[in-house]
Amino acid sequence: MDPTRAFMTDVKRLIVKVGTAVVTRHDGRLAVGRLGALCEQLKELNSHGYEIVLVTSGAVGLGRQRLRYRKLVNSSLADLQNPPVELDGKACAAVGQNSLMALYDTLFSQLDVTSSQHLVTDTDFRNDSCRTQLSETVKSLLALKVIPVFNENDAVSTRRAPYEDSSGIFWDNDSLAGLLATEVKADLLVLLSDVEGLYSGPPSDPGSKLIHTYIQEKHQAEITFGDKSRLGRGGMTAKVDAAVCAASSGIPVVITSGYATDNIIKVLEGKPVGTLFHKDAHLWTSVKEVSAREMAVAARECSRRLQTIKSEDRRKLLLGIADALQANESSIMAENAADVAAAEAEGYEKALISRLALKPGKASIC
Ligand SMILES: Nc1ncnc2c1ncn2[C@@H]1O[C@H](COP(=O)(O)OP(=O)(O)O)[C@@H](O)[C@H]1O
Ligand SMILES: N[C@@H](CCC(=O)OP(=O)(O)O)C(=O)O
Repeated sequence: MDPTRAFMTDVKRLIVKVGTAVVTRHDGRLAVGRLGALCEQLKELNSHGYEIVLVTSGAVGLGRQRLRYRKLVNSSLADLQNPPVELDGKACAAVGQNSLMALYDTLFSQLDVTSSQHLVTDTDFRNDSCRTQLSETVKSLLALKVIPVFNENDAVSTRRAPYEDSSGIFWDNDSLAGLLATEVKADLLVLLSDVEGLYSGPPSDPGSKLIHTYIQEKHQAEITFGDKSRLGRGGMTAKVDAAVCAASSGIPVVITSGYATDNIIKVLEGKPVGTLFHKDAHLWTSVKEVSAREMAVAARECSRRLQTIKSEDRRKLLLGIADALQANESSIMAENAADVAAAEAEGYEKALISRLALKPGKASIC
């Protein structure tokens, strides 16, 4: 288990969002194998007592593929020589949602899982009583071990284009998933796409590196974004916005690939897959990123601060943790050890404990 992901053992309620890039293949058809693996993982988690809400994209992409195909088989040669008419996204969504839910229903039924369908728009979240009703319904379904499946109701949504409407409550399924996570007080949000996680630059650039833990202060200005996938709506920028927003309200988020057959399970096991967004992330970094000089300064400052802790037991415990952190090269240390050591003793204590997933009284380190 990655020490920064030790909190995963406490996760019970999670939101999983799959993007169009996962749901559809390159030819626009349903990615049946990937959705099968997704449903199998959700089944396993469901039977182990996890409460899961699924947010799925893909209706527009699938509908577009279905309508194009129908046009092709019904067209004369003359029609085909004309430039293709752009298909209306709302019509595509209405057609595609059918196929999408039919597949989820088949897969979940085969796995003895009951699912429900929820198509929502901004309006459902604007009205307080609708909003309350929506989360109450979801909570009742979760108590019955049902997996609610959400998508935006594109066919009736009046928004012109993502990000154009500043009065929007959500803009795409990434922000919808973030919104639902706060509404139902989820413990974790997992955003699945066609890349391993957030990279320092477009994933196709050889120099781009996967970011293990997103630290706003460090990464916000550094990261560059490339194109989104063929059919995705908001692209990686939308995922990062949604993840930062959810993390700041206390819900950890992992962006990872929905192409692997077991990534959700790995995330919940605390394996270091994808990119983690966590409200305490600015306190973390790898020891390797901190120079020896900084470590020495940090260690001195750290000991000084720890002396101010009144309780002898707690002081001993924290000194033990600090020693272990310095001795163990692979441990996770503060984002900027010097800064953290200079923080208030109480804050440092919290950071150390959460980093090592040690709860007071549960520690075995000293
Ligand atoms: N810095 C970046 N890190 C990771 N992915 C990025 C980055 N910049 C652009 N992308 C692109 O974002 C895409 C995923 O976003 P999107 O197309 O919205 O997917 P989805 O349909 O799964 O929601 C990837 O295909 C990837 O190429
Ligand atoms: N509601 C749309 C998905 C919109 C969306 O957010 O797409 P994506 O960026 O691929 O998650 C659909 O079902 O096609």
